[in-house]
Amino acid sequence: MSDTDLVPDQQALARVGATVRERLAGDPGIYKVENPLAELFAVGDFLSPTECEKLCTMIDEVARPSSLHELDYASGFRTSYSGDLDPYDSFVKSISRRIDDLLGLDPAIGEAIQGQRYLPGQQFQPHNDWFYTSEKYWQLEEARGGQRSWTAMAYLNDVAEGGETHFTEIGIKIRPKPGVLLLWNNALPDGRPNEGTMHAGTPVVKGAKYVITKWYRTRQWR
Ligand SMILES: O=C(O)CCC(=O)C(=O)O
Ligand SMILES: [Fe+2]
Repeated sequence: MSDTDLVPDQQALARVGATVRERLAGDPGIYKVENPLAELFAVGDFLSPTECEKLCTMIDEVARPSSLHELDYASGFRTSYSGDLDPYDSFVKSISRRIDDLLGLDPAIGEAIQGQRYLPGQQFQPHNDWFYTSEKYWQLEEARGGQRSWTAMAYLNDVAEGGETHFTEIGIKIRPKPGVLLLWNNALPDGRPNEGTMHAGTPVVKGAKYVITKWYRTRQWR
């Protein structure tokens, strides 16, 4: 945190936001989800059906109850199963690099891709992806790369019922469609956390839901 930052990593968040904004604006394959609150984008067919299938299989191998990993989530808050995909696996690496390249971000600031699976009744209640810097865990996260900037999240399968991504402040529900990648900036253009990015994975009603998520920090992630 520099001494001119009003909030931790504010300038870095503003800088990363600008880099990605410029990159995405020049990409005709990016669809902007128009809304007054947050920078939110979608890319159709980012992953092929084969890639989606392969990722689902990998998620089944690593998924554990999410609450075990997440110090900050009370039980019942995030009932999905999740786990990091092997960052040394060549297939995972290629997907990860494609996301880095799409956003034009330094691979060093990207976290390992996390896989997540929801079964009927499982959900991720409304939350923000950034870290609350007043919480105890922030000390650790600050040293591990700082605040989260952008989120990249891809749907891997058709969900029979439920499992939409609900942006509660914006007021839109996005239905999972395999291969689609969502991108959003967790910060405002000036680098403050954007409350408008509040979102939830609504409960799956029928079937299963598989997603991958990659979060970017402001500094080298470790
Ligand atoms: O499953 C979803 O639709 C949302 C997942 C999510 O919010 C996250 O992984 O941070
Ligand atoms: Fe999230």
